[in-house]
Amino acid sequence: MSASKETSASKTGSSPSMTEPDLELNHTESGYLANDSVQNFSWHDLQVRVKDRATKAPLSILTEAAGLVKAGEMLAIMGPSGSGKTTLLNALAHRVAAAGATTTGDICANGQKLTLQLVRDLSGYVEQEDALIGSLTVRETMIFAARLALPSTVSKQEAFRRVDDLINSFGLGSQANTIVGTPIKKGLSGGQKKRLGVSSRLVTNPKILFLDEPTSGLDSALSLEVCSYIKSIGQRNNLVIIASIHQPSSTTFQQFDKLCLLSGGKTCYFGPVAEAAAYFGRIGYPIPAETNSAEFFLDLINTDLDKNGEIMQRTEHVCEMWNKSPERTHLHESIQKISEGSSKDLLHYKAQKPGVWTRPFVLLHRSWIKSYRDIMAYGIRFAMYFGLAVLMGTVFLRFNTEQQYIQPYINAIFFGSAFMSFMAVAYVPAFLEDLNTFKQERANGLVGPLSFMVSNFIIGLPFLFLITILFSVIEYWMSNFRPSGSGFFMWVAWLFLDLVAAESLVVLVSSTFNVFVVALAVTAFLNGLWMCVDGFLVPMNTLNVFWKYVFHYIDYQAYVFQGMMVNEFESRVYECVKVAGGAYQCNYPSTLNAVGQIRGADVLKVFSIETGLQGTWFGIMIGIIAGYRLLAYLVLVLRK
Ligand SMILES: Nc1ncnc2c1ncn2[C@@H]1O[C@H](COP(=O)(O)OP(=O)(O)OP(=O)(O)O)[C@@H](O)[C@H]1O
Repeated sequence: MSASKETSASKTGSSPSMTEPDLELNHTESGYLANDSVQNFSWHDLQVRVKDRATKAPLSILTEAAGLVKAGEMLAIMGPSGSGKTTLLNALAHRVAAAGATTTGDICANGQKLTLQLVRDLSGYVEQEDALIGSLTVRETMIFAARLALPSTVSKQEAFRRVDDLINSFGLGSQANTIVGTPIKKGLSGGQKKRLGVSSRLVTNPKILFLDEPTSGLDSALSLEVCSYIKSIGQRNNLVIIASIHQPSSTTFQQFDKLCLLSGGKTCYFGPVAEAAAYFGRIGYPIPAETNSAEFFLDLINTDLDKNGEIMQRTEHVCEMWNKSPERTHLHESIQKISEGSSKDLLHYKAQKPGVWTRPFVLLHRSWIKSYRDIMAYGIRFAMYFGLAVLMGTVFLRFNTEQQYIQPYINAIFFGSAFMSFMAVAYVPAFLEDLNTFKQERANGLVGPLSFMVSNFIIGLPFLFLITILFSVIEYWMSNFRPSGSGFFMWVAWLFLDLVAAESLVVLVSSTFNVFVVALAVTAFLNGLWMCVDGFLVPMNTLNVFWKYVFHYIDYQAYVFQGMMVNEFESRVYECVKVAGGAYQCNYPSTLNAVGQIRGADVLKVFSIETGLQGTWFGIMIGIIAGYRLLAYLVLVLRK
């Protein structure tokens, strides 16, 4: 279906049947997607237990679940809110089913028990909120997904062919060069984003596709459209498709082959959608004429709507009837038969993957495009640092070597470096967006923490260097810091290391606390702390021992402050004020006071800053940066 068709459907709110997508229009040669490995996917005795939040006692949130989906079939996991849909979907995909949950039971493909690695190799998982990168176009999103997943044996032409093929299959041909959309620049509609999310997983060639509420946030026409595309491609390629779904319209519901109906973690029905109405009629709950069957099933067991215990009783009855039903017995027999049969061996199945170096390069390329296109990543920071440079250059304007400028010079060094570090918080949202994409790609077995961390570090360097140059060219010369090439380049080096360290801190904090407001607050707090103990507000010889020995020596801002101070003061001489009688009034004690001057090196002594240690400080800065990055990497490794 074309974009215009989608838009008009959603605008007019026309009935789903009127907007039935004409999938034949999009028929493409996606033969490479064809699944001839997984013949069926089944599970039985599946239990998920948690520690009850309130009572701390063990609690089953999924009980004795069993199911069987054959290749080419599409299963809907349905149930009222809190019934365990996501728990079941996650358990089947070998993901953490719920916080702190223990999962037991067998999950098999072709009757063979699956390992985590096998599930990752065989399946793709489309999250409810797919982490698409807003500044990439549809085609770029697909190409990067393909490059992250396809082995080098697939030629570039073939990869592009597959990408274009899937774009067309999902009716996104006319949006191929449209960006996904950022908060500043609008791109795809909600339905198009969902379709892109699904097709970017399909390009990785999964045999089993899990979808968490693929229609959430869409109206009924768009929901039908998304499900129809998925069904069409699944049927054509013999894929196993399992989706959790919330209140589908009747036509969307009819797209599914099988239904798994849950309530309170218990199964109320598992079987063909086409036979569900007859089953419920048989156990005493016939569907009234002209009723949306999906809605009827949900209302039947929705204990949230219970006023007098009636629905609870009914739900218990439905579950009981299911447990006694011949359909359930038949399901268990079928699962048993498959495990005893001689299906295709999957134990030695291994997905072909790209070479070791391909993934970091692909990530680097993708981050590069994002960095220069996405104003949120670096654009806003460029503008902010430019503004700060002009502000500082005009406030700390044209200083000279008269002694009244010594303190303002020191203030400019402190404020410039500390404020620049502080403003690195502007990177938090862009990093969290990348982290979200990483988490989903990692869960799909596409990217590891090392590739992510290395590419993130490398891609930041040229932008941070440009920011440093932009700020320094304006501020250094307007304020009239030590006017020499070497002075300028040393300043640039310190500021660059300062920004790299500040950004590394953002990476560490945001990797640890994935919530925007928390990451922002913690980074701001830490930078405030580093400012307090860097040796400017309280000179090192005055700073109390706790702050000095616990924090000062690991404070990256302290080394930047000292490095810039030495750069400015070590070789400069300042003039005292001449007073009556030919004497001088000097603000800083110095061996040159007698001749009306102050040696810059003597100013450094007031702050207990030693000279000749710049090399060591450079080394420590690099160590701090490496430490932040290494810790961030470890956080990601531990957070499997
Ligand atoms: N530690 C816990 N203690 C008590 N209940 C828990 C705990 N962890 C999960 N649950 C419950 O397990 C149930 C299953 O949650 P799940 O997210 O799978 O439901 P869902 O059907 O996907 O809901 P929704 O449609 O609202 O997303 C919920 O009722 C949830 O409150």
